Amino acid sequence: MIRFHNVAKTFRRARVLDGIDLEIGLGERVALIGSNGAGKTTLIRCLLGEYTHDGSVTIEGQSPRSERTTVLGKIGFVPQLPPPLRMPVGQLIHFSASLCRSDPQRILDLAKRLGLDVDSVMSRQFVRLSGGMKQKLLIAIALGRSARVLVLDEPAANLDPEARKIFFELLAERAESATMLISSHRLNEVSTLVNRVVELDMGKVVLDDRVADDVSLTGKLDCRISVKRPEPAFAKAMASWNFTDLGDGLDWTGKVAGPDRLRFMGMASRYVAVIDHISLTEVEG
Ligand SMILES: Nc1ncnc2c1ncn2[C@@H]1O[C@H](COP(=O)(O)OP(=O)(O)OP(=O)(O)O)[C@@H](O)[C@H]1O
Repeated sequence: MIRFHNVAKTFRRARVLDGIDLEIGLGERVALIGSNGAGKTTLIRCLLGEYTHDGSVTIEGQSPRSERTTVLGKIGFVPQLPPPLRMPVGQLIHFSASLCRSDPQRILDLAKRLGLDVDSVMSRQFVRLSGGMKQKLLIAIALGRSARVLVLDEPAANLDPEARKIFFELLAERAESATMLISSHRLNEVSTLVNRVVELDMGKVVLDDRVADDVSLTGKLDCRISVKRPEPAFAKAMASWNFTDLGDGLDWTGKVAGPDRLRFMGMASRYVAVIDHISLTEVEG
């Protein structure tokens, strides 16, 4: 499906990618991880045909540089940094839909599912949206087409927990039909979404592991959490995860999306000194 063969990229004299060999098959969901500057975005840009490089990159045997239009027609892409587009949102949706011959309504529906009130921002310039709003719209545009490959560069970084939950559901709906490459600095952000982990370090693949694929992308966990004393910062964190206060800020309940469990535990670990009890029970999925 996707093949990188001995790919190397040099900017001025800096070797940013160094002999990358990777084959990614249909239905694989790959986490591309690595610290800042490891080469993740550069590898993605090579896959999108944006950079010249040594070695070869192909998608279903076609080169993204020499057969750009055909290859890009197969890819849904969410960039790490939103482009500074002045185009109004409505126009952007119609333009994107016409480029990939999809239905603008599909993009609108996805944006709404992600919690973006599209109707109220249709005439606003894209560049004037908040970071989270831009991310939701870019995800809706990437998923609002029948792409066989989804390339997501830090896609959930700006999303609130509710939108992340929906985003995981949307990915789950595509898990059977699309090959995914999801880049992130932190494995725990994406580990539950993927069935393979590739780590880059200084432009080389330093780890390539298949991982267990038994976390449901649509599953939810019922969570109860009790604290020894009310703590405003903890209450604020709970509210941001849409948890309900069952009494005086001491007992909280809410739902956590299955793939978000590590992120939730990471948040909870900040309050370990005040937490008395925590339970997470799988309820559906
Ligand atoms: N257009 C460019 N010109 C010169 N150097 C570049 C360019 N793009 C990337 N680099 C350099 O290439 C290296 C890899 O960058 P890249 O953006 O691929 O890393 P990354 O793994 O995506 O990092 P991050 O997690 O911070 O996004 C960095 O040292 C960066 O400074």
